[in-house]
Amino acid sequence: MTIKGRWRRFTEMRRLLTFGVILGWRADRRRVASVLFLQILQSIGLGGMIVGGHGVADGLLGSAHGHADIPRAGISALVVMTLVFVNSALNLIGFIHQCVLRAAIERDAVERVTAATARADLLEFERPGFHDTVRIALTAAQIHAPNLPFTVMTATRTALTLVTVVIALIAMAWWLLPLLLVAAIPSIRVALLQQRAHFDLQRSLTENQRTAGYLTQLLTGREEAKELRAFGLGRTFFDRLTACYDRTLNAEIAFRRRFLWKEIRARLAGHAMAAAAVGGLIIATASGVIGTAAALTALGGLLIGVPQGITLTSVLRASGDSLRHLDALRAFTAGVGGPPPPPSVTRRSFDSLRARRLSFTYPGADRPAVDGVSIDLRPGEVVALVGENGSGKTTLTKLLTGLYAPASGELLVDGGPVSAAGLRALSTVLFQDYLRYKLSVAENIALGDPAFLGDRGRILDAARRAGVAPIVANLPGRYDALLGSEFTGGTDLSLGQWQRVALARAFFRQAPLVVLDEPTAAMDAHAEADLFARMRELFADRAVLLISHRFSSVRTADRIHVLRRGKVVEVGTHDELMAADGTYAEFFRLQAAAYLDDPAPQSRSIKPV
Ligand SMILES: Nc1ncnc2c1ncn2[C@@H]1O[C@H](COP(=O)(O)OP(=O)(O)OP(=O)(O)O)[C@@H](O)[C@H]1O
Repeated sequence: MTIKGRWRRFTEMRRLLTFGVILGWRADRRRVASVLFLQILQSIGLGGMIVGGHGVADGLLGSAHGHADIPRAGISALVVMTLVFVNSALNLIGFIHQCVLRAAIERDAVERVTAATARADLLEFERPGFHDTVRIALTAAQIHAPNLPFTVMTATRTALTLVTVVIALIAMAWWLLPLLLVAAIPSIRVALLQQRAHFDLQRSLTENQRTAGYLTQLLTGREEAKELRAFGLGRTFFDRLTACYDRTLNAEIAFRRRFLWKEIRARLAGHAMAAAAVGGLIIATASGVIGTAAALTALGGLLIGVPQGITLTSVLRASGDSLRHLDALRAFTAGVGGPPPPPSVTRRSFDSLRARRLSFTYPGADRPAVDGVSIDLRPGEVVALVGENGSGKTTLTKLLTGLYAPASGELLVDGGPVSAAGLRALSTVLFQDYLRYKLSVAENIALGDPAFLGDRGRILDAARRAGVAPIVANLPGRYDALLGSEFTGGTDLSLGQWQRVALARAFFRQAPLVVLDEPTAAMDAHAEADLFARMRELFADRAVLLISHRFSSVRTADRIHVLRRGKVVEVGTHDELMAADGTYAEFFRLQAAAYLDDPAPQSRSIKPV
């Protein structure tokens, strides 16, 4: 490596170490200072032990007066023993501080990663590389950052110990030093080589590890348990999980093998130098260049110094890996203050939302999911989207609510351009695959607008409108009932009941644009009929965008847009579209026939699956 390259690596290491220290400092600065202070005290204690050891050797060998000085040896031994005890006590206190610091750093670092993830663009979640980055940053936050104090402290203690040994050696036999420094070089080189290679290996295995995490969730999750049993999938996923772990294990074994011989050679070279140093010491003592007591103390220093040197290279090897993880953490969380503020509804009304020639393509897809769509939404109107599976309905709603940015086209509110955040702040959505929060009923509803989490009156009102009140009446704890039976005291709802709770969440958010994606898919006939009968009353002065495969639900809409392969192919009222006798009319008749005694008319466009 060139000098420039070495310098760059050095500055990179320094920058990352600073970042590590900042993480610790932010988490608990007093504890960081205490731990550092304790390390310094321990190193001073070690210096005292070497001096005391010299005193013991001197006293026993009688180097000063020609005869043994037992009181001196005894007092020195007492000093050494006291220092050993004090150092072990300081070590224990330091360890306790470090354990607490570890938990505090993990909390801070995980907060940084989750905040950065929460702020990420929704589209990022469609990219596998983003999930790899999050995984690496999380590993850094949960393992490498919390271990950093231990790594830094071990490195500091080892380095300080080495400095102490070096000082002692300078006093006893200075010429040993160059020998020992040269001895350390091969091991340090191999350690540096290994640290970068190991991080690269881990990065290449990240997707495999994410797959292992997913399979573990399938094998252990509550929601997955029934299907695994019904289809007898336990063995299949178990074998796949084993295969994932085998891949990781084999890669790790191959990596370790690759470096084993390099490391043994480096250690052999280092130990040969250390042996040469001991030989030199014996020769120097025999030829009277140094005294026996000084030689014994230098030997003691060597015995302490060599293992410390080995520890330092191990720390270097492990810390390099950690530092690269921390680099990924730093890059991912750079400039992120905290989680995004909730997009509270800032606008209670609008006159028109117009989308013009909107297009959007998912990353990696070869055709647009939405292709040149124009649509108008106005308060007091219900606009419906229909179309076969995959025709782009859900994607279009994500563009209209600011969750995805269109690749082209424009979105105008009251004639002016509107930002993604602006769209989010004026809309409420009931997704087709809404979330079932393992929280209380009240929270499940109020999460529609977290700024009003404790607003009971509003919760009750949204629950009543969505038909949740009769469900809650039968729950222990009523609105405080915990949903999700994997938690203590938790209970569960049927799918249709969950959908009403999700609908209540959409109601709770008092936004002027309401998007309902298959809002009654799991509801019984009564609940569905009731919702559509009351739709206009429930959303009197709001604009409603409704997606439904049930044509009976959309026939009363003010306008119906029929989508096919991302394009709007028909627009009109139910009567207009029936009169046009196109795709809509065909779909409608097909469904209606299922409720009549007549056989279904032949479909022109739907192919059997
Ligand atoms: N995350 C994604 N990445 C890549 N392609 C996607 C993604 N989500 C959807 N698509 C594709 O985009 C197209 C439109 O999907 P979209 O979910 O908008 O359809 P939809 O009309 O809502 O379908 P459905 O009636 O089944 O809910 C489909 O071809 C689908 O395969």
